[in-house]
Amino acid sequence: MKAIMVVGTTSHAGKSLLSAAICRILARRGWRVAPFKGQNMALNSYVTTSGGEIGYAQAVQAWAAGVTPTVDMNPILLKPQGNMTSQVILKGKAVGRVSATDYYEQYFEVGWQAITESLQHLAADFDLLVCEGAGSPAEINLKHRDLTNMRVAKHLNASTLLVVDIDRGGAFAHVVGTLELLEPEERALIRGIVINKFRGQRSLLDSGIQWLEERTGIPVLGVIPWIEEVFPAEDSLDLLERKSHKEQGELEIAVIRLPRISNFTDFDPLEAEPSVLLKYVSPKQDLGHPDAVIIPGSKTTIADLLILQRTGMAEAIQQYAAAGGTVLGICGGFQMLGKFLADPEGVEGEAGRFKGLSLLPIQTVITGQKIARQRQVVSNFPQVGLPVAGYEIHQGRSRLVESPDTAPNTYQALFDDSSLGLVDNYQSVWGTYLHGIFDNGAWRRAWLNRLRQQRGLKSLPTGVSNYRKQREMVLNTLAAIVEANLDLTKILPS
Ligand SMILES: NC(=O)CC[C@H](N)C(=O)O
Repeated sequence: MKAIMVVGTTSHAGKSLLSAAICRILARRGWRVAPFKGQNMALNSYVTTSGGEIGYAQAVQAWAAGVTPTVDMNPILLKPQGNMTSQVILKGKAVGRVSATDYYEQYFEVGWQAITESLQHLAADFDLLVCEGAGSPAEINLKHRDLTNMRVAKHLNASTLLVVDIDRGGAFAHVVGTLELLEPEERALIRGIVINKFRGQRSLLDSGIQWLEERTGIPVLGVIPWIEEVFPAEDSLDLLERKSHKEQGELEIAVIRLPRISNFTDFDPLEAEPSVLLKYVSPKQDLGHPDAVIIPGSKTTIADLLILQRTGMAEAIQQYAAAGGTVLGICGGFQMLGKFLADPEGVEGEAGRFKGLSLLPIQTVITGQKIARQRQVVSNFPQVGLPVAGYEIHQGRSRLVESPDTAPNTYQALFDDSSLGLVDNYQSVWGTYLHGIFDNGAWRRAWLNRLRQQRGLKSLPTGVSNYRKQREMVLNTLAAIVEANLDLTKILPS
């Protein structure tokens, strides 16, 4: 099958965004194109219509290609769980937890089989694949176990682009060094170099480009200017570097930056709200006085909860809630808001039963069985009757704790399916299992308007579309910038 491959000289060279842009450009030109990443490591994931879990970046790339995300687009997803272990998601299903050292032994063969099978499936439905590599293709110590980069490129005989991030410096050395370390047959697949994240004066780069082309014999097919972060960082490391572009907003919303924060793509629609200043607050930082506090999802809920307790952040959140502050939890965060959390089999880490923040009357048991599915529900809060779509990804099962304070008048189900979330009767503390909840435009605005009311601010219009539409605009802008600065003709298969 015809394929283009995008590899980077380093992580964060911009492979995901470039692949998304290429998907959109080629889809517009009439190609039946799909994204592919053999193996991804990320805590931001998405659930396909068939209930399979894949990296969120591949879902975004599929949307860019104008197609529905499927598990074949990312057959292996590794979700880091701490202590050098990861949960392995194979063809959309969680199949176990493995240490970095055992991964090769246990999963290399199965992994490659899954990759080749997925490629076969994709070949039946698409004309062209835009494949993304992972990290660098030249990690000498890891190459023999690399399932994602040049092994896939060779398998597909893919025209390969080598992307380098010039913003961090050392771009020439990165390109020359990477090419030097590839095997001759791998190097032969590299058909173009892309200089990414360029913010200097273009004329000053020309002599460097000329040198690079002469030295490597490979053309520089594009210089992509610095694009303000339009999409979520792939992993939580990026969050450390992430700065808000806004100085202030009418509403300030604090997201607790848990060490194993997962699915923080949930908050992109809030970040895209012009009137909202979204801040990621580490457990060691001061909570401040935001209009709402969000505890996000976590891959290791209990371990992250214990960190909130150890740092004093748990108490700060409890005090904030006691003073009437709005607190909400999504998935792992929802579980933390409950009275107890137990992981009897040590699925996520140390086995045991622990006290939660006791802000909602639930208790959670983490089980070996993962629920991953898309959902369509109808809201009871903050407004009755709004359709809400989202997806669940969790191993915990939560239920109400029987006690006097769980009398029906002290809480309310958030949606028509009561297992998906609760809100307390002051309507200030709520939690849900639904990821992607803020994508729902009308629902999001209804909730923001509650916060605005509390601050005496005028309501925002609620007749807004789903965040998907906004994402489409972002993808179009991205594709337009890349198209204007990248010559694809040299790598497009005929
Ligand atoms: N996505 C999440 O936040 C998952 C929460 C928790 N780790 C669970 O599996 O139940």
